Amino acid sequence: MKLADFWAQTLRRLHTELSEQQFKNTIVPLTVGEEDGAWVIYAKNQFAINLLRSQYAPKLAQIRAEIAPNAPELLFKVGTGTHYEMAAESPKNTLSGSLKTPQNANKTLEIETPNIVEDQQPSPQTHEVAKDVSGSLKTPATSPKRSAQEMLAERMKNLRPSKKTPPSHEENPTTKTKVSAIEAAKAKDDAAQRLAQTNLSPEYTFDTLVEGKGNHLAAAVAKSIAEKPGDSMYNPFFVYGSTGLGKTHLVQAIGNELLKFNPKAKVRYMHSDEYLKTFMATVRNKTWDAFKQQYLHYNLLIIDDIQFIQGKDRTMEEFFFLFEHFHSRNQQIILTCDQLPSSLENMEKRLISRFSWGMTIKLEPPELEMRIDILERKAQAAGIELFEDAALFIAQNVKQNVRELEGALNRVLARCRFEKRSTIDIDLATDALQDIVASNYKPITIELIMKAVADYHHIRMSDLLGKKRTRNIARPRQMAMALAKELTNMSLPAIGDAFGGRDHTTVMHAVKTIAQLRVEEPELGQDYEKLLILIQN
Ligand SMILES: Nc1ncnc2c1ncn2[C@@H]1O[C@H](COP(=O)(O)OP(=O)(O)OP(=O)(O)O)[C@@H](O)[C@H]1O
Repeated sequence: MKLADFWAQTLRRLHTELSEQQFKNTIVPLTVGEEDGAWVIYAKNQFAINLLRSQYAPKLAQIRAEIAPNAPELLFKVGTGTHYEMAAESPKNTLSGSLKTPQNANKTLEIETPNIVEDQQPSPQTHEVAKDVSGSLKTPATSPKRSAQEMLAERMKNLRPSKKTPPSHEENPTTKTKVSAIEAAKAKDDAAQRLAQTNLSPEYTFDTLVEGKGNHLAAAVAKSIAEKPGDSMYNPFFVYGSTGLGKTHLVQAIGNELLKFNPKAKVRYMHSDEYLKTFMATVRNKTWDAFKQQYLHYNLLIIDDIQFIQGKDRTMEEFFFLFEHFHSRNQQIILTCDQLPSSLENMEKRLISRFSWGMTIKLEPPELEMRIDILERKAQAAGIELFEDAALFIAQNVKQNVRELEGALNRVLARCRFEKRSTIDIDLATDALQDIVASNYKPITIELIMKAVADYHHIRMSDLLGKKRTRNIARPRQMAMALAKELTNMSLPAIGDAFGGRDHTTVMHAVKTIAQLRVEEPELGQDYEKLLILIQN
């Protein structure tokens, strides 16, 4: 098969399998060409290449294996090759793909498309919850010794099908018509007033909380608590993790969700600073009754950053009694903290032990997919289209926490608005975040590649340079050589030199072997892709 035919068919496949936006922004700009017997897919910059490798390489490899199993190796490079354009879709759902090349603009290739079927898979979030849940349901429901995780799993099965479904009486048109405009306005005012008393931010909801590996379990527990606060299994709910990972958002979402279904619930969110200040004022003014009145009647009390009461003896003591009061009456208490209870060195021991009575969960930094998801959701909320390669670029450069990610996106959004644009592409993102990129820039050296490969395969770097030819050493060595060829500008002899003075033909052989094995052995192919991403990040 010729490269032109392969690419035309590949475009057709991708057009049916990807979203319109992905196809238009990521695939259409690609060009192809041949170099030293290999087929090369060219993209305009390194980030587009990274995107191809991380998101599309397996699909491209699959298409190649299906339609051109004997085709040469497929490489990704920055550069420009031949651009093949697809003609518009014909009315009978047929793509009359006109393959226009600069040299051969009149050559037209007819391409038929299969019927386009909407992808109706469940959302990844729903799927992941279900997976966790079924994975942990090992004990029959009647067993008295179920773990918290198992009970959570069961609870999850009974969760409302959709957060967006309002209670049926709200949907009932008869009831609705009975509510006069004045009553409705009053109810709205009351609700707004009640919300103000809770101190909750209305935008911190489960709808706006993006879920990923880092917060999946915490979100499941949080939803469960919103449905049934005070359950001893989750009382207290202690959420900890580094700054900016979404602790406040998550715990406030519980309060907002509870109020959505039970507007009369007594909910209060406060930062531990506020608790401290109120307590000090109480001591000064001796207004103990008012203090107790203020706190003790809540169904749900959320205290953020509890670490700040450490070392304050009287506050801790009073908080101990508050805690006992809540816990013994099944009133829900939720605490956030920057560390595990047992690491709180200046916290009273009896408090530390009580913090662990219910459910303690750590929030982890968001993984790449979650960061991309957060960026896309926030850009969409701002009414701006964020191209995939731009999202990947931002997500790869801002990794630590969601607050910084938001900050970076806000800078890009500000530039976008300033330039009166409605879309963010990679060039705009790169330009707006130049300083972040410069501080993250790490050149890819052959040492970096060797270290990554050695760590990945649990061998020593010296093994890669040495003479051992056992398979567990020889394969990683060949892989490191192939990666060096792909990720650096080094010549074959220079790579050979760096690997203990080997000949350039050895490197060439390694590159060819790995290219072939990537097609024949999917596991090795995946290892290679993972290493590519690891090294570039
Ligand atoms: N999973 C998420 N989905 C959407 N937005 C998130 C998520 N996690 C965090 N955010 C957003 O990131 C910002 C910081 O989150 P938040 O204030 O909840 O972090 P935190 O862990 O409480 O930080 P700190 O410990 O510094 O108080 C908020 O604007 C929040 O909405």
